[in-house]
Amino acid sequence: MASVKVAVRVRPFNQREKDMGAKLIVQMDGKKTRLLTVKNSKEQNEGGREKYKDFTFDHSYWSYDSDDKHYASQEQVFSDLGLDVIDSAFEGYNACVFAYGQTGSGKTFTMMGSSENQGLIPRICRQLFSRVAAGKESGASYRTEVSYLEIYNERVKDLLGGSGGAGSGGGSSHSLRVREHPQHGPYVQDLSKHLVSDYDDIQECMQRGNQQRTTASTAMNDVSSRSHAIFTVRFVQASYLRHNNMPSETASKVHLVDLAGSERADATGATGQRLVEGAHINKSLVTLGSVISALAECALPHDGRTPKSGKKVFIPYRDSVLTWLLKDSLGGNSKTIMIAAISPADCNYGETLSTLRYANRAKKHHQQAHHQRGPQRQAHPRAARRDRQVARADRASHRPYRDGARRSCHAAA
Ligand SMILES: Nc1ncnc2c1ncn2[C@@H]1O[C@H](COP(=O)(O)OP(=O)(O)OP(=O)(O)O)[C@@H](O)[C@H]1O
Repeated sequence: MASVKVAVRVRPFNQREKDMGAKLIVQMDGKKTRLLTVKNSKEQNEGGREKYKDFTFDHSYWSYDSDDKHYASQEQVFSDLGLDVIDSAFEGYNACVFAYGQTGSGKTFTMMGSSENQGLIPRICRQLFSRVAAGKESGASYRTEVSYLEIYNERVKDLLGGSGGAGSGGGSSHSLRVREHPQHGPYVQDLSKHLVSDYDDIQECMQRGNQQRTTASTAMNDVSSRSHAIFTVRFVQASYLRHNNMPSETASKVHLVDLAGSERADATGATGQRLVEGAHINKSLVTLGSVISALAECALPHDGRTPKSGKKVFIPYRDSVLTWLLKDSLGGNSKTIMIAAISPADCNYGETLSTLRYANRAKKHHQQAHHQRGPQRQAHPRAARRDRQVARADRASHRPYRDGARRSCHAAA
């Protein structure tokens, strides 16, 4: 992977957390996020004396209190992360932005936001079209298409397929097939693509798609997204090269992903259908983590297969529909941005720690990718062992059916 940025964002207390008198256990200072260890947590039970855990990311966004002078607004998140995505698209690179975190931690708020407080997706789209307008004035021409799909229980639904857009054929069920094109890689057969010419067009697609998403009320969130949603913007720009007046065309693809919550069954009080959903959600999130971690082992990111040691690294893209469809923007020259959304409350300590560890793994990938361009470095065997331990802990913390003894907001409420 050529470039990965990892950010973490903490939201305000929700009503449930306030009602139960939750304590604030997250602190941020610059790029650093500190998680205070909670009494009765595994670390304390095992006799560890650690009072906190520190993590450093590209950005640590403090959105706990809107009156605080350090409050990170939607605008700030966009200017740090969204503008990068637009630059990449105009340079012809693919990009992928995804929000990861437990249910109710603020993923949808960060990615989509509300009509008064728009998130990254609408802001990126708006900015894209203002750059297009400027480019048109200097003679370039553009073609922008969007598609919007949802992955629910490993099945794909076209969120824009219902009301007859161009090429619409998906209908409203989760029945689309994922196939592989010999040159262009994985794609969804019969997914509708919609030509958009301005921000209003794209907004209409977003709104229509959002209404089709599968949500449910869980103990952690009244309107919980139970699926992964991928909003894809395909962007082609055509212009004439200045020095020889030859026509040139660049194509890029931006995937904007709102992941389903990384919840565990014990934390959300899930049974029946919710439990099945949870198992699928967890499997694909674990696979996403494994893909990112496997990419980290590759010494040559441009082919994504040859590690430093010379032995082939298997990247398990195919293990979930999510990673399979994001393949073209999780490796190669693409730009990937991960936003880890966390709760500020002590009752969510376990989930928050697991989210921060997950984000930390992606960050290691990022650091390695940069090292690869510079002088060769040998990984210290102890560091490699520690990485494997963290990866194991990470996988364990995402098992859906654990009989967790940890206190959760739900259990305590
Ligand atoms: N940074 C923030 N500032 C203010 N409110 C926020 C923030 N982040 C989240 N919230 C609020 O918290 C609630 C839950 O957020 P959201 O729906 O984005 O969670 P989610 O992680 O997408 O959950 P799920 O995975 O269940 O869909 C919402 O009411 C949202 O408005």
